[in-house]
Amino acid sequence: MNSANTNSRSGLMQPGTIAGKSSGLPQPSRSKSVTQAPETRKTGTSTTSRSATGTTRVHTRANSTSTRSASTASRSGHFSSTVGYGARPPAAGTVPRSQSSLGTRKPAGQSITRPATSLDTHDEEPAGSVLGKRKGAEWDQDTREKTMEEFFNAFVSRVSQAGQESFGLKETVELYKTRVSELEASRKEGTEANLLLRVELETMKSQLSKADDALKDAQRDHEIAMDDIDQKQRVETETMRQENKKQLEALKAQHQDEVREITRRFERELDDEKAMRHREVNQMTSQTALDTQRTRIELETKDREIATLQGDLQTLRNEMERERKSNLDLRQNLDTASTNSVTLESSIRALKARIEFLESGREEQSQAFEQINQRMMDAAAETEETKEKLRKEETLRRKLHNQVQELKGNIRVFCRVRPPLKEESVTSVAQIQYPDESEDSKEISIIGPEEKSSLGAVSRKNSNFSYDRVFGPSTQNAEVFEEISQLVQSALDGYNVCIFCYGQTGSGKTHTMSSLDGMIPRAVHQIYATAQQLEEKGWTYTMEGNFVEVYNENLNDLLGNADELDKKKHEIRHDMQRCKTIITDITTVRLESPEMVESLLKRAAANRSVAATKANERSSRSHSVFILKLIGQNSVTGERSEGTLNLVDLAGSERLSHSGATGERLKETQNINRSLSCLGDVISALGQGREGAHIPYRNSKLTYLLQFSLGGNSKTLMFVMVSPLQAHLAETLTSLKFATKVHNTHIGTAKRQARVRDS
Ligand SMILES: Nc1ncnc2c1ncn2[C@@H]1O[C@H](COP(=O)(O)OP(=O)(O)OP(=O)(O)O)[C@@H](O)[C@H]1O
Repeated sequence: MNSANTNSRSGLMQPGTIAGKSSGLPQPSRSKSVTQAPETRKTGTSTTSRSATGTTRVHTRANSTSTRSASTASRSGHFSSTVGYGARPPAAGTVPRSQSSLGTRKPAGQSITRPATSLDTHDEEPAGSVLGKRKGAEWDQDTREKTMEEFFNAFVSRVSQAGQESFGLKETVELYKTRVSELEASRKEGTEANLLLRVELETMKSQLSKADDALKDAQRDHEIAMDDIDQKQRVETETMRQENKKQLEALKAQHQDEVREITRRFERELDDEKAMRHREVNQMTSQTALDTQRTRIELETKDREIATLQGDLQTLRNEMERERKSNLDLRQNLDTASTNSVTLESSIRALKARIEFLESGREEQSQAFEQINQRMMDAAAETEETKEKLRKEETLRRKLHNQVQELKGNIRVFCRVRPPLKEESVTSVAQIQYPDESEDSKEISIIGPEEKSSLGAVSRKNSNFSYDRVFGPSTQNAEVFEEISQLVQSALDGYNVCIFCYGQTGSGKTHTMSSLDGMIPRAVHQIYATAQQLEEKGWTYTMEGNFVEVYNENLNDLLGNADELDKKKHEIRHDMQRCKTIITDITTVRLESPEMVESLLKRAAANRSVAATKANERSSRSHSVFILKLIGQNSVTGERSEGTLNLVDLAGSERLSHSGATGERLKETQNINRSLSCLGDVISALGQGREGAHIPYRNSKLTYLLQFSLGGNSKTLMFVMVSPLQAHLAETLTSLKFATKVHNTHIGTAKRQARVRDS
């Protein structure tokens, strides 16, 4: 059964099996079924029409064969497809190829006769076969049986042959099967390898695609990064451009500010310069006018002056006589000394010649030498004696001078009345009289305004004052200076001297003190002239100047920077041991020549005008102090002197009630009044002369500054300046009363009694 099944599956029949079966089967039906099958396949329709029964059987067989053939075909198809896939069976020459139902090829030179199968087309069927005959014209039963017999025999032989062939084929099939299984295995391996390779390929592909993706990502990242960098750079460039632009604009603005500032400064300086020049022109104009006026007044007063001078001349003559006598004595001494000196020199020369001549005689020589030596020593002693005498004379002169000054009083008061100015009408001038004008010129009378009594009587109140000297309106600065020149000499001699100008605004203080021919320039000129004369007597002087201002109880440096006025703080310090005053941060100018004082005065005036808010206001509202330190050194005697000359131009003394001041002006006025009142208090305290008594120097900046120049061994002179105007009468009287108070003060050894007469 198995082999039958296998054959049935393969479509091939074992020879034995087929023979056995053939014996059991009726031959006609067997022949029918065998012969019918190809026909059915070829001409199915025509067979059916010949016999219905036979047709049905044939159909069954045909179907069964068809099933087998289909199965074989399916197997052969599978084989063919398996072998055909790549692993071909051994060459046709060595292994006989099995004849499949689908085989259409006939291997060339094949030795085994191929069995006829139901599926064969029988192309090589002999011409004399039954089938060939069927196509023939004659057809009978016997022939037919015979033919069938033959055919059957042939068939049997063929079947046996086919059985043999089948065996060979079976082996071949087995071989093929083994081969097929090998091929199958190798195919499986190949497939697996292929699969692996495919997997690998897929992996590689996926890796490649990943790498591709990664590359793309990297490229994208790179592009993004590049874009970012580009963006950043653009932003940075933009920021830098903006910053640069800002900086440029700032620099431009700064530059413009600077240019504006410089322009402003230049304009300011130009304005200042213009103002200064304008002031100078005005000053020069007024100076010229003054000079003209002065010349006229000078001419008018010439005769009067001559008369006064004649009197003075007489006094001077007497003094001169005394001086001449002492000078004569000194000259005689000097002449004697000079003569002696000349004689000695000629003697020395003669003796030198004689020494040479007398070289041989040793004794005479030594005697002569001794004589000469003696003479020389005598002459030197005599010269020294003369010099000593001269020095003593100078010391004596200083002592006498000081005594004279002391006798005159260590505090003196001069009164000066200025002339009416051009613009002031004659009617506005007050009545002022000078009772002793032709004698001592020490008195002044102020005739008050007309007053009506209750009874209707008209009267005038006269106020009389007496001082050390009264100068009328015609007096010039030169004449005033003559009176104070001896005080300047005291400063050179080592005393502290203080000269004040007191009076209301416009009364002539600045004119007296600081004008170009005022007391300050004159004092400096005199000091230079005297210092030069004293050089012969061994004195050398150095002069240092400060110019300060006391404004609203603040100290300002008038020789310093104008911008620092009222801003920079200066302190006053006293060296109580050496009686010296030091001002911190002050400009000290060494006066090398008398001409320098002019530039100093101009500098101070310019500084004051910068600080002024209205013309002339500053000088009226502050006290100015010109401090001249005179340090003398005598190289012969070793003497040393240190004197200070203080020239003070006080602020306007008008009373608060009269000034009607408010605000800043009120403060200024209060400060001025307070400091002037302090000055009065200090002088008054000094006048009481009590040893160790408290002197209120500290109550004001001015008195504190002048502490060592007020009182003690110092000499003080106060000018009370008077305006000639009727409108200023009340202030004039107040000033004169204050001056009287000062005049009545006794400082030092001299004591005087001033007279104040009211009528
Ligand atoms: N003796 C004089 N001879 C001629 N002119 C004078 C005399 N005294 C003063 N003057 C003139 O009077 C005017 C006022 O004088 P000055 O400025 O000296 O007064 P002052 O008291 O210093 O005023 P202030 O307190 O305002 O500084 C000036 O024009 C000045 O030239």
